[in-house]
Amino acid sequence: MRLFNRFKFAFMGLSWLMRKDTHFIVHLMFGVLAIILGMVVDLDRTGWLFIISAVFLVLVTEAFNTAVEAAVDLTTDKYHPMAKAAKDAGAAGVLLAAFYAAIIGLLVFIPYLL
Ligand SMILES: Nc1ncnc2c1ncn2[C@@H]1O[C@H](COP(=O)(O)OP(=O)(O)OP(=O)(O)O)[C@@H](O)[C@H]1O
Repeated sequence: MRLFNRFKFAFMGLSWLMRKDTHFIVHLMFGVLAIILGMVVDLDRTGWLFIISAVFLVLVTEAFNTAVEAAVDLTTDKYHPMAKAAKDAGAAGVLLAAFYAAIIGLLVFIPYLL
């Protein structure tokens, strides 16, 4: 039952992200595009491993960033340097994941597209 609840709450979180978090939806759309492109060019196994890992890494970091933002907003609605540090660090995590995904996308797809 506890295991079932953990899944239930996790899916509620996923549903919330897909309804309310525009950034998550944009990342999800880029991920779906990358997967469609992978099917079009018929990626090999290694290509799929990197592309799917990059897509999930971006989605996971965005989910945690949204969680950090929500927790910070719950703690204070006033300016606080630690609130800024927490939110900026969360945003940096997403940025790093997005850079990683862009580099992987270029390295994997360019040889197929040339
Ligand atoms: N309470 C706060 N104290 C200090 N700085 C804050 C605070 N809230 C937000 N900031 C600063 O403003 C930036 C943007 O915060 P905001 O809450 O608008 O998040 P966001 O990245 O625009 O995400 P979203 O659009 O999903 O709300 C933060 O990265 C941080 O630098």
